[in-house]
Amino acid sequence: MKKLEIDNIELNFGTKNVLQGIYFKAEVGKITGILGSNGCGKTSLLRILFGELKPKSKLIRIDSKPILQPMYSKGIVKYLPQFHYIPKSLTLKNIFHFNDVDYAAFADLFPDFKDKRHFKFKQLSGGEKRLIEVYTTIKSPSKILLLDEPFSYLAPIYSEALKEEIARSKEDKFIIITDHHYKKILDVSDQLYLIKDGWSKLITSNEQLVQYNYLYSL
Ligand SMILES: Nc1ncnc2c1ncn2[C@@H]1O[C@H](COP(=O)(O)OP(=O)(O)OP(=O)(O)O)[C@@H](O)[C@H]1O
Repeated sequence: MKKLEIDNIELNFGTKNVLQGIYFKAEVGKITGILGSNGCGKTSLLRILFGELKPKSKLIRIDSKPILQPMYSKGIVKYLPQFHYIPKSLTLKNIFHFNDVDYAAFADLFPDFKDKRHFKFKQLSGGEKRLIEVYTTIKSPSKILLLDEPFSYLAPIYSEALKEEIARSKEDKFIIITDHHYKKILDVSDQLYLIKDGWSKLITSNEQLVQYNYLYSL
């Protein structure tokens, strides 16, 4: 698998057209960033890719071959939603085990967690929960990672470390990432799209983000 494309999307909620002119391409070894204002449809786009949201029309292709089954049913994709999704009573040890991720390597990188292996997920703070969710997603063996706001709730030291880990994980994966911490998205992305008025625009210079009214200034 080298190339993932999505286009021909038409998504409406009632009479509201959310997405209509989307095309984007993600490639193995590259991080694809998606920016856009609140409510423009970034989460919807990730959910369509994952397969849990069904738009009126869509075309998803991997290496030019249409994907007709929801991608989650193929076991090749991992989706990090905006909200906490890990069952509250699971211990960190089990969360890492179920995701096939090494806890010791995690605790080396984040020493605050050295003695928390037996903690339950519900015993963590909001930011600590997010750290666990993001880390186990990006280190999972899945080939396609869809990351919705991985940097929310995180103190700078954690989000910077995660940004590095995301960049390190891209080698053999498709990574599609969206976040309102746009500077981190600019830093980590190899290619960037902006969603505006239901359309996607390939961004080739940061000035375009001002021209398209995503930013007031650089
Ligand atoms: N289940 C739903 N029913 C009705 N409208 C919805 C539903 N889900 C999303 N929407 C609407 O679709 C639009 C796109 O929502 P979406 O969550 O994809 O935006 P977003 O770009 O991820 O926003 P944010 O950055 O604020 O998280 C919004 O106007 C939202 O109100």
